[in-house]
Amino acid sequence: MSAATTPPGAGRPGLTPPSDAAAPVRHPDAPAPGELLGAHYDQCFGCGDSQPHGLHLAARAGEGVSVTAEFTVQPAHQGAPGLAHGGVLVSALDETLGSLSWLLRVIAVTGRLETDFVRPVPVGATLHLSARCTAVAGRKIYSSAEGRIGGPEGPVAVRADALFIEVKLDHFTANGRPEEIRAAMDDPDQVKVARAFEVNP
Ligand SMILES: CCCCCCCC/C=C\CCCCCCCC(=O)SCCNC(=O)CCNC(=O)[C@H](O)C(C)(C)COP(=O)(O)OP(=O)(O)OC[C@H]1O[C@@H](n2cnc3c(N)ncnc32)[C@H](O)[C@@H]1OP(=O)(O)O
Repeated sequence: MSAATTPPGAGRPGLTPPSDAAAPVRHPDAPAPGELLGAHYDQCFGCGDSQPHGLHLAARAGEGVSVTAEFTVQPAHQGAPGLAHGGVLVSALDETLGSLSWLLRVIAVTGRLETDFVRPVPVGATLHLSARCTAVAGRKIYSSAEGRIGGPEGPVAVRADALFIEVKLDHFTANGRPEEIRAAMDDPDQVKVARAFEVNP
């Protein structure tokens, strides 16, 4: 079977949903389609507004459990002359996939992320990303994403399949460096974001 006809995650260890997986359910309080999601943490490398070295990726809610996002490759993101570094492109995919959490209203972290690099992405290009959740099995959240260049309907440059794992807030409070955790807990806007994800007991 060619890559073009392979279903998302098929044949990739850990990325194929089990047979008893359920279809993802959009949370009733999820942001409306078209709504900007904003940053989950202002220092986040992927989406943080206060992170000078970051991607400043802006994601919007889509229909169902899907999102779209845009990221413009800057000179600081180069791997080869005039071309984006592959790891930066993976970060953009990871961030876009992670933002599906806003629609499910669960906190989840990346367990596995497998990427195909299909076309080189030049500096200055805008990567038009889209991601959708394909299945949920207990704490395991399966999703796929792609990034196109030259416009939202342009050729695919990168694509990925992922497994995210649902975690509780203590994943961060128990593992993060204490000074950043303290600062986050003292920031009412950050506490509000954390609460927004905490609806599922
Ligand atoms: C006021 C306080 C402020 C807090 C602010 C919070 C707000 C934040 C809001 C939103 C944040 C979102 C941030 C998104 C950022 C973008 C996404 C990232 O880049 S996240 C960073 C990269 N990822 C990691 O650092 C994970 C590191 N890994 C771990 O911590 C663990 O390994 C973890 C949690 C992923 C799993 O550990 P376990 O002990 O909880 O669970 P086990 O039992 O190992 O796995 C559960 C199931 O998943 C499968 N699984 C786990 N990892 C797998 C893998 N790599 N491949 C395949 N299967 C895997 C296992 O086989 C198991 O499956 P079976 O239930 O037995 O069927």
